[in-house]
Amino acid sequence: MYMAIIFFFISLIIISLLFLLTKHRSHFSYPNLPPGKVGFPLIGESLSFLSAGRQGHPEKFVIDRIGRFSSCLFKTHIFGSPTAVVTGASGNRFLFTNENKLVVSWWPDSVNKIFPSSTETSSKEEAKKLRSLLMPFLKPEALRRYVGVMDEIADRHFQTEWANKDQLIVFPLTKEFTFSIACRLFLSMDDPKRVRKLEEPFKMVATGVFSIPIDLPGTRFNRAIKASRLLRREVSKIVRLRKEELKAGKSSAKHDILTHLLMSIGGETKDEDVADKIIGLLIGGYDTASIVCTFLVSYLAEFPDVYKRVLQEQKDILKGNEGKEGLRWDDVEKMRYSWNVACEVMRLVPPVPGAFREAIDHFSFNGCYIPKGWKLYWSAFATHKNPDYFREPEIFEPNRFEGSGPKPYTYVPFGGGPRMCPGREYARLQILIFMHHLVKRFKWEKVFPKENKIVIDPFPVPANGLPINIFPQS
Ligand code: HEM
Repeated sequence: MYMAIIFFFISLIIISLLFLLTKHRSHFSYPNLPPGKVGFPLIGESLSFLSAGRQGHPEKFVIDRIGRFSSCLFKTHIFGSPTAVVTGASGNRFLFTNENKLVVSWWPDSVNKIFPSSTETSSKEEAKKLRSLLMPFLKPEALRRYVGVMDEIADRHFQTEWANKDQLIVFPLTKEFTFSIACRLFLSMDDPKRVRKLEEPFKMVATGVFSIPIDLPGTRFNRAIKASRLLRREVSKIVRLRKEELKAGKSSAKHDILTHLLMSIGGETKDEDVADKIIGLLIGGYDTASIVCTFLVSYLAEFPDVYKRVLQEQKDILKGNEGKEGLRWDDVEKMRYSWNVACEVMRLVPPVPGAFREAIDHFSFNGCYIPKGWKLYWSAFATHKNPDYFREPEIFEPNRFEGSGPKPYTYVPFGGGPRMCPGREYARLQILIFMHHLVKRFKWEKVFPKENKIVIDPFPVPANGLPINIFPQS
């Protein structure tokens, strides 16, 4: 009897494995696919992909394979899907210009489970709708209005969190900075206690996004799902309150982005749907800009000459501003060298290392066949480290951005085409305002000068959060 049960289970396991193997092979049974390896069923090459990121070199996964297969396009199997990785300017151009024609945006299932709303923004109509609703808030006329608020928050932030300290860890602080600005501009939320309370679930969501999707108590993935539910509840409460204020005539369109959204989409939209849109925005801008601010602190510590030039530019702006309170839009427009420095930081450490698309039809690219349903991945890291586009790509050199700057599709920190980041100008503004306050007040050095380890988790962050010794500017 026991033998029969054991035999039954062994047969079941063998049949399941054979089924998985056949299914895995069937993904790759088409003629003329790109070169590449596909790994084991289910796992594919996901572990190599993730481990290259965890070791701080996500481009290694891509660059090693480009070398091995002598092709700028290769096949692999990651996050449970057959995937073609495209690289270089021609690959980026192909994906960005064929959005909604041959490909659409795609996220791994883990992301969609944590954020059911992200499936909405993946659809063509939802993404278009969100973009058109956001544009009035993110266009230059609106951004001009934010300079004063961002300047005021930066002033307060550096005063309370950085001044009078000898040593601090940069990354948590830059996150607090960008999150405070977003809470104020998107939700009119100013009370630091409430902001911190809302930030906690955001942290959990961010760390669970690309974790192994095992939904068991205690896993990162499970914590992220719970945190996203909590977020939805909290933001929905704020939405409800704002709807009531609007009904009572207590809010105007200029109040914040939430009010603007409510006035644009009408009061009938469910609170949860509005909350999802706001959360999508907060997520988009949460880690990204703070990563740039963090690595700016790191590179400015390593390159004193660059720091001096940035400081000089900011001092000149202050000189021209005598007698006036705070920064203005025109001042930010003058921060050309500072922005070149930020661009070089985003070249070496693109906050979004790359992103996925899904083929909505079968097509040929670079002489290879891409079947319908396959995923495609473009890599900012690999493009930015390509010596054909950037001479000595490992060297930090902000002057690369002088004049007309890099060639089209070779510099893609904000992506490209119809899904290009709608928050890029907003991000530019807060990064430059951060730099202004930082250099005008402080000098600093890294606690571990040789420690440059980056971990992709799921965004690139300094392994130890970047501890620094800090001194007031003389
Ligand atoms: C330095 C800062 C930032 C970087 C490097 C960045 C990068 C990116 C990239 C690469 C994409 C496109 C992903 C793809 O092709 O699938 C994207 C999309 C997006 N970003 Fe950003 N982002 C930044 C800041 C922001 C901010 C501050 C916001 C919000 C105010 C924001 C909101 C969004 C949204 C909503 C999308 C999705 C657009 C769509 O799907 O059509 N981002 N971002």
